Amino acid sequence: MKLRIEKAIYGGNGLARMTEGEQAGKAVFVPFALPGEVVDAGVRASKKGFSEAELLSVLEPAPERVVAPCRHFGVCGGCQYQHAAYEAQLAMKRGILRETLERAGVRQLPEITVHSAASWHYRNRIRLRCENNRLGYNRRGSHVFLPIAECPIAAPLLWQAAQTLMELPLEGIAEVELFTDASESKLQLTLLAAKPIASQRLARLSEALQAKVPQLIGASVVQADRDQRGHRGQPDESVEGHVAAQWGEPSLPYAAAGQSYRVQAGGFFQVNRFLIDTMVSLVTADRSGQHAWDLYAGAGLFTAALMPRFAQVTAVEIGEASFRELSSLVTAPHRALRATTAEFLRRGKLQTPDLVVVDPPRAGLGAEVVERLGALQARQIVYVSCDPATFSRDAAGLLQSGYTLAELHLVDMFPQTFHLETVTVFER
Ligand SMILES: C[S@@+](CC[C@H](N)C(=O)[O-])C[C@H]1O[C@@H](n2cnc3c(N)ncnc32)[C@H](O)[C@@H]1O
Repeated sequence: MKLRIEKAIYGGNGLARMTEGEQAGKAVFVPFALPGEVVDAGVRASKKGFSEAELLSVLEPAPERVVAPCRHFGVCGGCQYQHAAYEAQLAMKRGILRETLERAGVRQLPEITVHSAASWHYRNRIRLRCENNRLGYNRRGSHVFLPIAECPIAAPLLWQAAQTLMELPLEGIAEVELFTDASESKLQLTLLAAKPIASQRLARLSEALQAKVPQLIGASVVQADRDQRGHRGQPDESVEGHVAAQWGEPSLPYAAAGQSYRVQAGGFFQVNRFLIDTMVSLVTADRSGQHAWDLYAGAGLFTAALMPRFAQVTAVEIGEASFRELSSLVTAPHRALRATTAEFLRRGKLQTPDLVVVDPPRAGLGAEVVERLGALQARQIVYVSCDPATFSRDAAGLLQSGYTLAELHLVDMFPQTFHLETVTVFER
């Protein structure tokens, strides 16, 4: 079927409409197709309001089309945009953000400011599956294992370590996570195993890896406390669970935005090593005052930058590994609380802060938190989001409660993928 692609939509597809037959006008989602292109596509699944197609060939390519550099592109579930020049990727994301906000009823948007950096080798963390001593990702749209031979969005040290690991015995290991600092001077290894791994075996494996990759400073075996696989493949996932065995350093020192952080195995840290400083400076800007809240604080990336600027910072985080790091970083009169944001906001006698920073996971804030923040009337809310749909829903709620949207930044934390990160300033 011949289709003309109208626009890019969230998730990596191009949207076209059927032109002939009973279904004329029906939306068709085509992967790896760019706005303006004419393509030959075959319908793979027909749903009530739309069809999903596979790209068969590009009949009229867009000028922005490029040859994808990675040999796994199109088969691997990780990247969706390698076929588009980087400027075109940014333009698609900007359009998708604007449209998602407008659909949620958020209009009169300020200019969307785009922040980007190097679009390859940017990831400081990769999580790989392990099967038959091979490491890989999921095949696109499935949980089927895809062994890989390269990953050009990962920091080179991570891939070097992955290759070395494959030369070592990996039986019983289900997943491997590799995490490095911005300058690739240190490396942390986390193993997720189906069955417990003895400390001696972890030590042998770590020492063999360290012999070839001397940047390795620590390794852990993490056993999930509950099934955390619902978000597998999402770029900001963290491995929550308990550390069952440990070798070397328990956490990785990470210098960012003029601060020094320690990130434990399983703790969350922003993934794009080239844009973390930008992100922190968008959140802090020239803000200062008496009291700031950092909700969904993680290991304290924003908390550390806010502490010198506010008389008191209250940081709230629920994850165990992240909270451990957060509480070691927070010194009096600032405070770190282990609670969900909703639990914290339900507490009575909360004094309205000057600034609220929120950086929730993909699910966004949700109705209760939006309502409580709306009632709070803080002067500014800075909302860091990794999901335009839940962000747009929450933004509509905040605007209804009397906030205005003062700044809208698109920070391209995940080049070559459809993922879209924003930093938005709401004001009273
Ligand atoms: C996207 S990360 C942001 C972390 C931090 N702001 C940063 O930039 O490094 C979201 C964090 O929220 C935590 N979290 C998830 N649900 C939460 C909740 N309901 N209340 C508080 N924290 C939550 C997660 O453990 C994770 O550390």
